Amino acid sequence: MNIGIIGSGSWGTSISKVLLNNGHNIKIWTRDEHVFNSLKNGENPYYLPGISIPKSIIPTLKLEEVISDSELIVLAIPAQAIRSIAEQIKPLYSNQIIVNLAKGLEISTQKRVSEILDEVLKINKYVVLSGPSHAEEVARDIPTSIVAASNNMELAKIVQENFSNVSFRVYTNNDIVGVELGGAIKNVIAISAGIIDGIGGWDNSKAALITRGLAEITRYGIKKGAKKDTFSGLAGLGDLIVTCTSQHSRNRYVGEMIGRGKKLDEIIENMNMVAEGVYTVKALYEEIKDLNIEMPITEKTYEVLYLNKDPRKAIHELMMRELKDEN
Ligand SMILES: NC(=O)C1=CN([C@@H]2O[C@H](COP(=O)(O)OP(=O)(O)OC[C@H]3O[C@@H](n4cnc5c(N)ncnc54)[C@H](O)[C@@H]3O)[C@@H](O)[C@H]2O)C=CC1
Ligand SMILES: O=C(CO)COP(=O)(O)O
Repeated sequence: MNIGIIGSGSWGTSISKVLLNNGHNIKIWTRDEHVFNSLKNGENPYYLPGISIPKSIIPTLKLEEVISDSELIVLAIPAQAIRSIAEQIKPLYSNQIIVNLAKGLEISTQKRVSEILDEVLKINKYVVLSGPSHAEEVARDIPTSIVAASNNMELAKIVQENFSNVSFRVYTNNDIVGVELGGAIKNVIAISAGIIDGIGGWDNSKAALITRGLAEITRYGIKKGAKKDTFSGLAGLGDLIVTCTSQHSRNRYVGEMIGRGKKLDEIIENMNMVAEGVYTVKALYEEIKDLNIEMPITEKTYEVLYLNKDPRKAIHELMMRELKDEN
């Protein structure tokens, strides 16, 4: 297939390698001239240091070049950039399959990526690819399993067949809502897991946080129309585990720095990659109050990040909530 990748950060670059190895023709768009020049030289040290990038992956600074002759378009940009990119590709878009890799909710609307694309592009060929898949490992061909979800199972199967290989195993799923929400909200829980790491690396606390985090992701998801089972799959529990525990996780890292006493602005300023949970937690905070959904870890994470709450006080408050039944 001719595949156009929009976004040449760590995940876009890494998935380009997977797709090239699978025999596809790959063009990748970047807005950054320095990344464009590096890719032409067979590397992307800004986002994937130490990994060689085949020169047959063709970089471009022109968005129209990745759209015009592509049969499939991959979106590998942050969730907050989806609406503006969708507006830009709208005049060029000719009903190709769009595969979204972003994991987040739009701050101002609380919308999922598929809802934004539906609004702007009236898209009917959408697949979201999500699951435990750190770019740094995928780029090194470390065995990874992931989920391709779509309302149209034929499309999910096309993605499964074209993206899978011996080290990249794709399952299909028909629950877009659950797969998108699992991927978006686990980033918030991973920030809180990182806070635990930064404060003391407490194993008991972190295991509880992952488990109760999954409970609140599931609660929110069901209210939004997701299927419960999706959250015990790769795009739910699987991604939550890897993001809460991995040395590669950007979200866990933000939390760890907060736990060590650093300020959010300072942490973000020194990172060149996106930590989606920092934004998704904003989208969720107001909404869960309005909808009356119980998400105490999400709430406390917001208060620590944006209302200057001491993380130890937040943990104390979580522990002192009214005692209740687990289910
Ligand atoms: N890095 C990873 O291991 C994984 C990342 N993801 C998700 O994929 C998405 C992209 O993540 P990464 O590649 O890690 O991010 P990144 O920060 O490494 O790269 C983001 C890319 O998007 C571009 N970009 C940023 N803002 C933009 C804007 N306003 N307009 C146009 N382009 C813009 C950047 O120039 C860069 O090329 C995120 O939603 C992330 O949660 C999902 C799975 C794995
Ligand atoms: O989604 C991811 C792994 O599946 C990447 O998570 P981070 O953005 O926290 O690195």
